[in-house]
Amino acid sequence: MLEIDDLSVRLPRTARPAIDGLSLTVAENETVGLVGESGSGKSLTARAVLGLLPKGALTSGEIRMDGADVLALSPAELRRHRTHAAAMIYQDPRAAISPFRRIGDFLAEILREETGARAARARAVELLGLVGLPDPERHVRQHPHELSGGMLQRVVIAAALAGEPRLLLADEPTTALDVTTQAEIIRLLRDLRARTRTGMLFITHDLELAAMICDRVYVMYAGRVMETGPTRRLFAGPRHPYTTGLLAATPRVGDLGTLPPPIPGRPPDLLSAVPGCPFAPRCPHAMDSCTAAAPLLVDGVACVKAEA
Ligand SMILES: Nc1ncnc2c1ncn2[C@@H]1O[C@H](COP(=O)(O)OP(=O)(O)OP(=O)(O)O)[C@@H](O)[C@H]1O
Repeated sequence: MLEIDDLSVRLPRTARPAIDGLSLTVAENETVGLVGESGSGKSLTARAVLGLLPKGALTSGEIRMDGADVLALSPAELRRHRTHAAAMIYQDPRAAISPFRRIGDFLAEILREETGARAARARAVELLGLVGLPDPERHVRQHPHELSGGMLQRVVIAAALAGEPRLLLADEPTTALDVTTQAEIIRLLRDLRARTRTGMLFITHDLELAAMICDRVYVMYAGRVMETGPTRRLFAGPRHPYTTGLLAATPRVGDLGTLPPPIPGRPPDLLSAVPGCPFAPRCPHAMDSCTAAAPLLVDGVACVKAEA
C-alpha cells in the first residue's frame, strides 16, 4: 500500500541528507513502527508521505501510495491524499484543535466540502462514537477545554479517520498523555485496526510501545535504516549495535530506581557530513572500515559486523 523507495531528503543549508536512502513499506492492515532517537528523521518521513516537506527541501527517490507517485501530486490531489489516503494523528491534541472551535465543527470541516454540512455533522457524531467517546451528541457541541487530554486525542483520531484513509500516520500519538491514558489510546488504535483494516505507520522513540502494537519495525538513525524486521524477532535478537543499545537503554517496569544507562554520545546533527556508518562514533564494535563507507542494508541489517 505504501512504498517508500530509496528516499532522500536534504534540507536547505545542511551538510547531509536528513533522510538518506530510506526504503520502507506498509501493507494493508499492517502496523509498522519507525523507531529511533530524536532527530533521526522519523517525523520528516511522515511529512514526506503527506507531501508536507519544509520549503526548499530537495528530494530524490519515490513515495508511492497505492501506486500513485506522492511527490508528483498537485496541491488539490494532495489535499485529497491527506484525507483519504494517508491521514496524520498528531502528537499533541491541544495543539491540533483550535481552542475556539466546537468539536463538531472541527470534524465537520474536514468533510463538509465533499458531503455537505448536514451529512458532515451526522458523520462527526458517528466518528466520535467510533473512537469510543461516551456521549457523541454532547461532545460535538463542546469546546476542547471541556475534554481531557485522552478524550481530545480520540477526537484527533476521529479527525484522521474522517475520510476513511487507507493509512494512518501516528507520530508519537501518546507522548503527551499519562500512562493510563496512553494504554487506552494504544488499545483503541489496535481495535480500530481490527475493525477498519487501516494500515498504520507508528512513529515513536519508545521501543516498548512499538513492541506493543507493531507487526514490523524499522530502526532509524541519522536518516538511515539501521535494522528492520518482525517486531518479535528484532526485540528477541537485535543484530545492529544501535538496536542493541536502544533496547539496553529502555527502562522496564520492575527496574524502578535503576535506570539503564543511555547510549553514550549523541546522534550527529545535519551540519556535519558523516562518512561511513553514522553510528560508528558511538558504536562499541566500530572498526576502521566502518567510517569508510556506509554499510548497505543486507538481510534487514546495515552493519559490517552483522554481515560478516
Ligand atoms: N522544518 C525544518 N527545518 C529545518 N530542519 C528540520 C526541519 N524539520 C526537521 N528538521 C531537522 O531534520 C532532522 C530530522 O528531524 P525529525 O523531526 O524528522 O526527527 P525525529 O526522528 O522525528 O525526531 P523527534 O522525535 O525529535 O521528532 C533533525 O535534525 C531536525 O532538526
